[in-house]
Amino acid sequence: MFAVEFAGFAYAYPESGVILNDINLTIPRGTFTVITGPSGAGKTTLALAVAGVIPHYFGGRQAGCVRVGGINTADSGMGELASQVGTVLADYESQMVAMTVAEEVAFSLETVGLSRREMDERIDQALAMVGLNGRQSCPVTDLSGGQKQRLVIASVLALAPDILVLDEPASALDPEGAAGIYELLAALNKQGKTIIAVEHHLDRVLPYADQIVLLQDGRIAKAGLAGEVIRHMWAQENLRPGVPALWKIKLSLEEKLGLKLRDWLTDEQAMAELKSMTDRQGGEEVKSA
Ligand SMILES: Nc1ncnc2c1ncn2[C@@H]1O[C@H](COP(=O)(O)OP(=O)(O)OP(=O)(O)O)[C@@H](O)[C@H]1O
Repeated sequence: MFAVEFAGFAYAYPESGVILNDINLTIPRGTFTVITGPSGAGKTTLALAVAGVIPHYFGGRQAGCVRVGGINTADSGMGELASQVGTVLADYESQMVAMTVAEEVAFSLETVGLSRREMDERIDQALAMVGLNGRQSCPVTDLSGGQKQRLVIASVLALAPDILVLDEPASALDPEGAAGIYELLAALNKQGKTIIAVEHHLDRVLPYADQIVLLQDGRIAKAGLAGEVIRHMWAQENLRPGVPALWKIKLSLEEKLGLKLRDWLTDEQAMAELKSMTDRQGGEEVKSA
């Protein structure tokens, strides 16, 4: 069974035209999927459809279906879905409601009906998973942006969902904080969680993404491995700005020098390949001298 399955899905908000159309997409369990695309393409709307917020909270009109953990989102309640999928909104601070770190996580557990001891255990576990253990009594206002984002993720993890959906989880963070959030998500993915992240900075997710889904004007323009999707973006003038910096260099070198380079996912891979090329060239020059 897939973690998430979109079949012929289309959606319009109550006061809008069709925002998503002809969405057919499968997200296998335990994978890391990135949803990308230009502003207004429908990324957030797609994430909200996985979370069940669409159609339950927004209403609107839909065709086709979205199944999450085998459950048709349109037929199930938000409570049932919450055990399958945890959602971190783009404006994650709006999800924070409590004074202290422990209270914040406790709040999301309130409807679960646990004893005080079980609750404390779950809080400690969730905080440990995001690297905030020992901060239980810390006021939420004392946390940095990155720590607040981790706390919201902990609150969601406390409900033990298999799937996490995050909308631009690093948008409010500095580069170091952004890298830290994606390292955390990659670690959770390694532990078996299915991760679905909306992200327009593809540089941040290249090392981790199993599948990139490119949305354009409410439709899936391309879905697949990073290399396939990025090459598709490179081929279209209006999508080129979204190509990660590393790949702009790689694809320019390939075009200008007629080279065929590997699909770089990290700076280190790029450095290693370029170094081995220059070493080889240096060796040939020495030989011919
Ligand atoms: N509540 C709403 N009611 C009506 N239209 C909406 C609503 N929310 C979003 N839209 C419209 O749906 C379209 C897709 O918006 P969405 O936020 O999903 O795109 P996005 O790709 O996430 O954009 P961005 O990168 O700018 O966040 C936009 O045209 C937007 O104006």
